[in-house]
Formats: sequence, structure tokens, C-alpha cells
Amino acid sequence: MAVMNQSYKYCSAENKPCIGWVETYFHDCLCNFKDQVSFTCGFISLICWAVAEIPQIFTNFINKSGHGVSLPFLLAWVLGDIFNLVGCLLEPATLPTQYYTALLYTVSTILLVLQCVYYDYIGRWWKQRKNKQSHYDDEDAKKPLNDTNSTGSVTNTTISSSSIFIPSRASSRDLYYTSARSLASSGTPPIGSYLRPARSGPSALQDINGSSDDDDLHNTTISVPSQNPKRISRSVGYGTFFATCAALPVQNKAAIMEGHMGLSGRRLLMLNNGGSGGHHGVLGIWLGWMMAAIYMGGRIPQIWLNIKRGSVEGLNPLMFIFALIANVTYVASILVRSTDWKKIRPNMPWLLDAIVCVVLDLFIILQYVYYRLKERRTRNRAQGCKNTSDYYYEKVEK
Ligand SMILES: NC(=[NH2+])NCCC[C@H](N)C(=O)O
Repeated sequence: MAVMNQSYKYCSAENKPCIGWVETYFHDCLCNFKDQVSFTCGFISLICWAVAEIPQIFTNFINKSGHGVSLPFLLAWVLGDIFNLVGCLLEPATLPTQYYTALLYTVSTILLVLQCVYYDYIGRWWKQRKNKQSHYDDEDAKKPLNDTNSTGSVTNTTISSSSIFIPSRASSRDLYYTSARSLASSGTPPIGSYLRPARSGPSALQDINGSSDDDDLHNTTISVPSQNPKRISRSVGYGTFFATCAALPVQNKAAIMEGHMGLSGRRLLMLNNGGSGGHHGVLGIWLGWMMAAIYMGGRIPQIWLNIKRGSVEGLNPLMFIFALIANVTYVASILVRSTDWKKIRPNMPWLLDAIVCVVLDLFIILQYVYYRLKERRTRNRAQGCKNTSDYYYEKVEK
């Protein structure tokens, strides 16, 4: 399968040359067919993880929102990825492709998290802030328009236009009266997100409060200050979470120092400790188990979000299909290489995690199919009802 380039090393067991490019780029030596199949599986897994999150990033981009995917699930991925990377570096029995795969999906998940945070938190917060700012700035200017309404609430006459220019006497700045619709739209959910009130997390709170109905303007403007403490505490919560994630490698400085030895360091450890990794191996496996628990638990918020919304709108199933293939090939890459318990045992956290995640991803894919079919059935039934009533109206008219 691989191009036999000039080789510098020989497999000690089979006295065969390593495959050049695999050795150069992956620091791995494929001695026999089993090794080649294992490497191919690892490579497929790597490619699947490389593309897995692109469909979801695209869906979020189209929706200008990340509401379909659970943020706690993505954060669990990031946290698990950090444990995974450090664990991979410290456990010499893990394959080089495992390490590169881990590096790759950590980067793509961070991108996905940043995109979701941008659409659901920063973008909205910024929009609300801008609207609130102009709302406060214009309060004085608004008063003459609301002369007939002593309570200060917005009258219908002000809602009719989108942006009314008000020459200000007090300030030389131009002031604009932000209309009810443009104010309310600050929290307007994007396409098809009528299901969003069921969503958990800070964005759900915003959605519930941020109705796009003009009649809700009064409520919307009044509820703004009371929203703030909730939003701040949540974002501080996530901030703390991120800070903890970022600080983790610092806390494990000694471990990271070892990790920086990179793959060659892992090989050295393997040789010195007969493949077990000794002290580092124990730490590596411990981190591996932490990672497995986080990854496995991470799917629960996504499953729960789907159940709670009764919908999978905004979720791209391709992410889970790719994850499923990636996990299956990942397991295969480990098991095909060797079924020797001595090699399997240190890989147990990675193996178990991937197997459980395959089951959970299958469940999420089935959820997707179920909710999509349900939606289609409801739509068809509604269409059927409409057609029947049209038929009767036509009959009565005749
Ligand atoms: N950010 C990632 N995609 N991490 C990969 C996680 C791998 C893990 N087995 C899972 O499926 O959850």
C-alpha cells in the first residue's frame, strides 16, 4: 500500500526496512501487513477527524448560530482533548497516529467552539449592547415622541418606521430612534429556530427573553437589566472553565516537560521501560482514563438537548457519522496492530472510550433520523389537513 522509499531503520523483529514516508512523517515503522492495515485504519481515522467538524461549522455559518450543537458537549471535547494529548505523550504504547489525530481534532474543535461562542454569545451580546447603548442615548430624545404616554412605554406610532431621525437639541450628535422591530430583533433567533426556547444554557435565556414580536418590546426593554446578572455569571462560568483548560498544562508542567520530548521521547521511554512507560505510563494512563470519562460523558448534553428540544434542527449528522467512522477505524488501528494484552492494556482508556462513543454516536444518529421523520410526518399531516379543508371549502362554495 505504501511507497517503499529509502529507509533508514529496520524492524528488529522481522528484519525488514521501515516505510520511508511513514517513518519520516509519523515516526512509525510498519514491518508487516498487519502494521500496514493498522496504519491505514489510523490514517482513515485521522482524515475522518480532520473533516468531522467541517459540516457542523458550515451549518452554523449558514444559520449564523450554533444552537443545534450543545456547547457543554463541545467543551467536554476540548477538555478531553487536552487530557488526551498529554496522555498520548506520556503513554508510550499509544500509536503515533493517535497523537497526530488528537492534535488535529483539538484544533478543529477549538475552532468550532469559538464559532459557537461567537454566534451565540459574543455576537449577540455585542448586538444587544449596541442596541441598549443607543436605547439609553436616545431616551431623552424619545420623550417628546411619547408625550401622550406618561408611563414611558413605546406607543404604536413609534413602531411604524425602522429608524427615525431625531435632531437633538441637547447634543450635537445625531440621534436615532431605534424602532421596536430593530430593538426586538437583537435577540431574534435565526432561521427555523422557533424551537429554541427549549434550549439549555445562556443562549436559551436570551432567546426566551429576546422575542421578535413587536408587542414584546416593553418586556424586552424592561427585562434587559435583569438578564445581565444571569449572563455574566454564566459567561464567568465558561470563562473559568476555559481558564482551567488553559491552566491544565501549566499545572502539569512537569508532565508537559516530559511530553515535549515528543514521539522520540515516547520511544525512549518505551525502550527503557519495556513498553510500559513506568511512572510516565501510569500518569499517561490516568490521564487517559480521565479523558475517556470526559468524552463519554460529553455526549450526554447533546443527547439531552435533542430530547429537550424534540428536534435536531441546527445539528449536522455528518459530524457524528464521521466521528463514528473515526472511532471505529481508531479501535481497528489499535487492535489490528496487536492483540497482545501487554499492548492492549495501556490502550484500554482509548479503546473503551472509542467503543462507547461509537454506541453513543449511533444513538445520536438514530435520534436525528427519528426527529427528522417525525417532523416530516407532522408536516405531511398538516399539508393533508390543509388539502382536505380546501377540498371541503371548494365543495361548499359549489
Ligand atoms: N474534539 C474531538 N473531536 N475529539 C475527539 C474525541 C474522540 C472521542 N473518542 C469521541 O468520540 O468523543
